[in-house]
Amino acid sequence: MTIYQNLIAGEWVGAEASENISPSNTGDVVGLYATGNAEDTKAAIAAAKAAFPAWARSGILERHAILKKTADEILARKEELGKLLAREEGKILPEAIGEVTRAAQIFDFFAGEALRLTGEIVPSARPGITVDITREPIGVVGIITPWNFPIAIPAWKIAPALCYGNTVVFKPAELVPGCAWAIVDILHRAGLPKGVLNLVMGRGSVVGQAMLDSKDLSGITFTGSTGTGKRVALASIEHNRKFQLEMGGKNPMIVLDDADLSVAVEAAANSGFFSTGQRCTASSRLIVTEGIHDKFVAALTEKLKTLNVDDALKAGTHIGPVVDERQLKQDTDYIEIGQKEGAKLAFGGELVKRDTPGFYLQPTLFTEANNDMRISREEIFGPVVSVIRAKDYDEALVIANDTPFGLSAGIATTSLKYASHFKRNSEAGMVMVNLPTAGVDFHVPFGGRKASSFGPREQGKYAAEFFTVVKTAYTLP
Ligand SMILES: NC(=O)C1=CN([C@@H]2O[C@H](COP(=O)(O)OP(=O)(O)OC[C@H]3O[C@@H](n4cnc5c(N)ncnc54)[C@H](OP(=O)(O)O)[C@@H]3O)[C@@H](O)[C@H]2O)C=CC1
Ligand SMILES: O=C(O)CCC(=O)C(=O)O
Repeated sequence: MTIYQNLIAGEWVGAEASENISPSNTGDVVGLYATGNAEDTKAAIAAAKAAFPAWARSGILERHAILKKTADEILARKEELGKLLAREEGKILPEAIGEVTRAAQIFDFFAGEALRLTGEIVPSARPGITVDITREPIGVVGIITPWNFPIAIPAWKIAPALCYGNTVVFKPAELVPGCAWAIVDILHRAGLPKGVLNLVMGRGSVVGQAMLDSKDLSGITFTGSTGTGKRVALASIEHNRKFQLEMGGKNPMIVLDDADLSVAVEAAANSGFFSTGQRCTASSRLIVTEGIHDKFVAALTEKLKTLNVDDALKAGTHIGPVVDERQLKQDTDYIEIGQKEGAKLAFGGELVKRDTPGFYLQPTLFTEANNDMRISREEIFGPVVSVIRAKDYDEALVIANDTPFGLSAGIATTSLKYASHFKRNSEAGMVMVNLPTAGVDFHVPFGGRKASSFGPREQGKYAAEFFTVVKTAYTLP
């Protein structure tokens, strides 16, 4: 089998490799992908450092052209790349094609942003002097991404980094190197100068740690677990570098008595179970008021009966496999914890056998949960959801905000009064009314509060905040 190699200083390198295995079928080897080491990481950082001065000065038309060409190729190959994504991560094919399309839209958006770079000229407080305020790239940016959005998250970090003139060392999650390799290959062929974008696949504890330990990264943007996020933060403070973290969530969705039942059920099923619940924006806490509680639970349970858990590539599958054995164990451990804590297992909870050997788990619904249980406080990151009863909207709001996290929050209601109040009083970075808590647009800010996020928002024009630094220059002509 050919080895998909790392890209360092414009050369494809690396003889050590590991297998990329499909979670839908552990007998299906997606490919052999290079596993880099600390020396490779240092070489990649040195290459990015050497390439930085020229790329920082590069013209906006060059950046625009490369990003646009990348967007066009990703879009033209969305079926093929979607299949690769579904195969390596386990997201069902329509969701995977949707994610690839989103990646293309992100590159297209930042191709446009390259043409919209601006600054300000303002009068000084001292007559005769002018002040210009401009944004400059920060330098070499380290990008560390998780496995659950193998193409969209790399896209929303790489595209703005390059757009604003930074050079990049990119380390994707070890479980999903296929999509990462594909977009780096596309960007490389689109004409990026040597060293501007470097790919080092390999283990987090080796490649990722070497990035954290480097003195030559000016910034690290990270998405993943809270534990690794903290390591990124501590190492970045040590090295005096900028950092941006997107971490976990325990996103609430409130369902009020006045909700349209079918809207609430669709939103809850999508929020909790689509993408196998493996989204940091997934909702695993459904906070339901008394008057609709029993109807809602009955309707959601009926809905869950209709969802097929199977191979991600199979037509008719609604929920693909869990990403790997370790995550499956985390999910089943929490199912056991929920039962021991006294929540009622209302649906699912069992592993499922299919034609192919994969990590299949039933969508799992707990009822009679309370907000103090571990299943209500800790991120499970699987298709496991709890229903918590609330007396009324006021109590539901208190429960929704009573969490260490603050990424996304939803409400199902037909009341403008409650919807408006929730939008203002939710302690989450993103609020959804009558919509799933997950599934965001590509051109508006993304990010949370409390333990979910740190640093400036990602995506849209707000991305400039992390990937640039402001300069204020005074001139006496
Ligand atoms: N907010 C989100 O979107 C996500 C949240 N999670 C949460 O995290 C849990 C664990 O998932 P997991 O994949 O282990 O998350 P991690 O935080 O370990 O992985 C995220 C990224 O960090 C890398 N990494 C791991 N260790 C280090 C290190 N010491 N230094 C630098 N980089 C490192 C990983 O590499 P490698 O893949 O090689 O380990 C990966 O690229 C999930 O169950 C879920 O709760 C997970 C994914 C996304
Ligand atoms: O919900 C989405 O569309 C994005 C979710 C996400 O970025 C994540 O789970 O890491």
